[in-house]
Amino acid sequence: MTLSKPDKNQVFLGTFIHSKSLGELEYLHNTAVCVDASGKIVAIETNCNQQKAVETLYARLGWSLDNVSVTLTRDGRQFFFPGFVDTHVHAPQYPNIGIFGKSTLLDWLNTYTFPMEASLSSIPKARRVYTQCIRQTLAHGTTTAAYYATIDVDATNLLADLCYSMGQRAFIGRVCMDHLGPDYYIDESADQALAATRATIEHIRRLDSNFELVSPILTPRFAPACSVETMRGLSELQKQTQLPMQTHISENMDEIELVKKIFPNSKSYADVYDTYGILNEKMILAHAIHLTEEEADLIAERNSKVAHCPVSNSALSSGVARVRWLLDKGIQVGLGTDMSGGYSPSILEAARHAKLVSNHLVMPGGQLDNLWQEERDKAKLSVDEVLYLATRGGAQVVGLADKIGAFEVGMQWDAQLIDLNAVPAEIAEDDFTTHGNVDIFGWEKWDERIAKWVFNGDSRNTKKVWVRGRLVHQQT
Ligand SMILES: Nc1nc2[nH]cnc2c(=O)[nH]1
Ligand SMILES: [Zn+2]
Repeated sequence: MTLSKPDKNQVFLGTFIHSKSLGELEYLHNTAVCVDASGKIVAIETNCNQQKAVETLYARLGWSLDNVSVTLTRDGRQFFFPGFVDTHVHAPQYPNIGIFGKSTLLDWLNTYTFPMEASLSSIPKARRVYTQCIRQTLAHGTTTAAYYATIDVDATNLLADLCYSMGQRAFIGRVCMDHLGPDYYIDESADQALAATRATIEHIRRLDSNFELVSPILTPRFAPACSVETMRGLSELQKQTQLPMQTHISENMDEIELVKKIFPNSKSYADVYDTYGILNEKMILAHAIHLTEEEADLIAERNSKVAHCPVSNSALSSGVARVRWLLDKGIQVGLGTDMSGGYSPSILEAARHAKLVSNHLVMPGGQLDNLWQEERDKAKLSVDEVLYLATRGGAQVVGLADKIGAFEVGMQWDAQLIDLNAVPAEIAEDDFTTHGNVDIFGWEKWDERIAKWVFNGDSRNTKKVWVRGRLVHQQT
């Protein structure tokens, strides 16, 4: 597939749906969104059609007809939606998705994960795996991903190169782990882990000097795998570079016990990160399932963010994160696939799962089943809310809330065109042509169409995907 360069101004016309706030999607019909050649949204006009766009908008923007490309939605079945943000994903684990048996975190890491990650020091293998991971996540509408790579610098740099050339907005983390790992997959020392991290930062600086599309992200794997010197060193490096950081927290009970054993003087798991200077507003914490009240308050105070990974949390039997509780504390939350703890490259799958596991919390036998009815209802997430987490919430988590996650003037055109299957009024018996699982009969209200998409949609519904105005995926 040849990808079109955003060398033209573009107009997108029709139906746009995005999050206005946590609990409310906004539906904009008969709307024009104008995107300049740099990929920035420069005008949004409601009550507009193609003719009106040409007559008024082009004149206002100083655009001429021959230098604008136009994309329209088809009535009732198509809409533009902001690109998804995957706030937590391990690219080298992509070949393992779906392979986890009955394992839980610590044995899963040793059995499946570390061997696969170590094997990606082979550059041809890394190229194959990373290319397919990026293709699949783009095809599922993920326009921004916060990636963990591996300890290998060359393969990590390759992931950055591929995201850049394939057009996915990405944060690339060279993984630091100098403690407790297997002999075949461990950093020799804190100094070596930090030097390797700096090498990747320099590589990405050469690739994309202002980190506009691809940015490094500091990546201590998790407390059990990092020496105190590594965490302190990354804290210093962050002060120098202002880069974001990502790690795991409180995912699994055995992991939490391990952290207690390694750091007997720390008050809690969150306190370990706080003590070594890495719990701050640039930190993305994945999972955050079994946090105590004090830990959640500390995370809120430090303004650290949470990547909620419900598919992974179910697959590895880790537990159910209390998203409403985190949000009520003012913590910003996004969604992560956490491949291959999670079995799916789809943030839509993560959104649907986020909704379902929030129900599990309050079912009989669930963690919060002793609450009053009103509070039980409140703990459940709505369709609008999980779509917020998938877009605007994710944008907040990766520090790009002013750039992506919605359709607003000044933001980037990071978007997907969604197409649902319109069932014809007259169905011929011998003619079963369909694309995807979402059948629209025509009588559904728009919020019902969206609910049907969330629960039955998949990549077949993702017709086109753009990042910074550039077409980075289209169905053939
Ligand atoms: N889900 C998950 N948790 C982790 N904790 C430390 N490393 C990992 C990982 O690769 N995946
Ligand atoms: Zn993870």
